[in-house]
Amino acid sequence: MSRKKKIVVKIGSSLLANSEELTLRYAFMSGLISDLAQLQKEGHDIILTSSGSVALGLNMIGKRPEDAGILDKQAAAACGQPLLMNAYRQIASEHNMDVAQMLVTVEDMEERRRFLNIKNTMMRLFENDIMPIINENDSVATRDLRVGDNDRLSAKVAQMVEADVLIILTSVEGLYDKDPSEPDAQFISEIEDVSEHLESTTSISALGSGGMLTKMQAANMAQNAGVETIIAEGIIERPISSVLKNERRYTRCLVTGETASPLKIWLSNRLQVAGTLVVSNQVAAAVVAGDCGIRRQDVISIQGDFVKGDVLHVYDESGAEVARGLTNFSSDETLLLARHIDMPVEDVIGYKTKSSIIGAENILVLEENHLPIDAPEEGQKLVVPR
Ligand SMILES: Nc1ncnc2c1ncn2[C@@H]1O[C@H](COP(=O)(O)OP(=O)(O)O)[C@@H](O)[C@H]1O
Ligand SMILES: N[C@@H](CCC(=O)OP(=O)(O)O)C(=O)O
Repeated sequence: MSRKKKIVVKIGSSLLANSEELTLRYAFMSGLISDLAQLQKEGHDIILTSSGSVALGLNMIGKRPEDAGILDKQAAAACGQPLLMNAYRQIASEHNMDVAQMLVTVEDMEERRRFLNIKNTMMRLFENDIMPIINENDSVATRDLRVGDNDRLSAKVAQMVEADVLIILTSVEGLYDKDPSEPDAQFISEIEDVSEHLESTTSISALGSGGMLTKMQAANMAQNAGVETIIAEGIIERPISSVLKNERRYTRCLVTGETASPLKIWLSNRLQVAGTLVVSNQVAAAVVAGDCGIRRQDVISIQGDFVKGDVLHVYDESGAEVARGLTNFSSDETLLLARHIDMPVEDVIGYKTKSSIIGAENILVLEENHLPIDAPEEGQKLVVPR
């Protein structure tokens, strides 16, 4: 490998923990770290997104994976995370490698300033040759506000650091056209449009949380961000360098088309909705055609209690999501502005500022390859109350 690469590696619970005893698979971890340490010595920046805290913590709270509820899992994560990091730190030190822990929530990744702060921290760790090990902060994340699986978290991380490749290691060799337990399942070695494969995946392993579906969603997010994703089996010697040197089979999700700007990529890969705007079908068509912003007279209704800088999802009247963008106003201000379109902005909200709700420079038009989010049904506030 000649060029220095930024490589994001994701390790699933089924690789790190033994499914019966729920104990650490030390030999796997040791082989992985030895491989990563060598790649780091060759000059590559590596980020590890590691699952395993819940699986490794369950024994302490006396639960089996199949009986554990959400609170049990949150408590287990609090117990298992230090075990996981302790093992990583100890093994990494045997390879003269430094590691650091970063626990994040979906809110951290989807609030622009926190996102940039995490990115800056990671860049500083790279400058010091320290490998960040990332996991979702399961003990604090609420049911509604969690990524829920580290596949999509790793895609967000790959997008954040503008990685060259995202490698998801798991318990199977890659994607099959159907559940690999079925005898006629065919292996798929290369995927151009990931969104075509979202349906082929159902079952998950005993400890996994999203199965192949969340891996495909992650690959879709990475693909939109211009990052190639590789899904490969983990229990193998030199699990990462054997992929990079093309020594075995795996599924490669190619990057196709042009890559958008980092802001637009960040807008495309979202899991939560801060607020929504509904616009007429005519306005929606204009937004799709021309990358124009949303003016206050365009707004038919709003949902959610959002603040300036939040991401709004824009729907047409039939409920199809057409665009996403950063709002210049809070929900209260947006409603007031839309209800008083004949008054100057500063007379309505008390200070002078831009007049568009979402500026054209801060809007992303959704294309077919972007995964849409279903419009929330509750709490719609109409601009012209009925
Ligand atoms: N179409 C498919 N191709 C490959 N694996 C699949 C497919 N459908 C379901 N699976 C299952 O997904 C599992 C991997 O996902 P998961 O258990 O969540 O792993 P991890 O813990 O690594 O995230 C495999 O055990 C496999 O049986
Ligand atoms: N944050 C959780 C991981 C959840 C998860 O994505 O698990 P997996 O599907 O095994 O990668 C944990 O550390 O246990």
